[in-house]
Amino acid sequence: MRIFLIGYMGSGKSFIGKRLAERIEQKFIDFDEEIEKIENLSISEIFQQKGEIYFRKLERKVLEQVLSQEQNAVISLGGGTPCYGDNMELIREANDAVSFYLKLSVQQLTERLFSEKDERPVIKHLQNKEELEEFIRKHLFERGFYYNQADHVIDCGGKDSEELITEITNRLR
Ligand SMILES: Nc1ncnc2c1ncn2[C@@H]1O[C@H](COP(=O)(O)OP(=O)(O)OP(=O)(O)O)[C@@H](O)[C@H]1O
Ligand SMILES: O=C(O)C1=C[C@@H](O)[C@@H](O)[C@H](O)C1
Ligand SMILES: [Mg+2]
Repeated sequence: MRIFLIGYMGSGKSFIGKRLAERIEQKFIDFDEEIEKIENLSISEIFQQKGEIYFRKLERKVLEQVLSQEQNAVISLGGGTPCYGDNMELIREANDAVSFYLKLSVQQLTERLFSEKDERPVIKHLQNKEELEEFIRKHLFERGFYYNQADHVIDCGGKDSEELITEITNRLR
């Protein structure tokens, strides 16, 4: 089975995905890491040197590759992956696949991302916590349309990785 983790930046896709994959003894694929390997550049450098459109095309290519080549894996998508082109349709229609939206509130995401925003090109220009929160509020409103198409919505607020892995594995049964 292909298990897709989707959600906003900072929702824990990479952090939970890696631990979930270890727990259920499946391969782990992180989209951002795959893209960094292909380009031999960090995500920030790709945005800076090649632009966001180039990055989104690469993301789509990785999605097509993963869907055609990986039958069993935990797959952490990029925060924007489901929100471009018909990516979310591909994910929803994939055979033997299940998707989980790792959901956090605007406030929870703001707290988490404030200390980590410089590694994330989409939010690194925001000056302070208030601006970050305002940006996330609008952005999440737009992206929620896609994220909410996941098969399962997991409320991640205040839960550690153990609790979240238990919740996800219970839903897989
Ligand atoms: N359940 C949790 N409890 C506490 N902290 C968490 C939890 N899940 C993730 N974190 C922390 O939140 C931060 C963001 O997590 P992570 O990098 O996995 O997000 P992401 O969804 O992969 O974001 P991006 O889309 O930008 O790659 C990390 O510092 C991580 O350690
Ligand atoms: O939400 C987004 O648009 C992004 C999220 C990250 O996972 C990276 O894919 C990149 O920083 C863009
Ligand atoms: Mg990540």
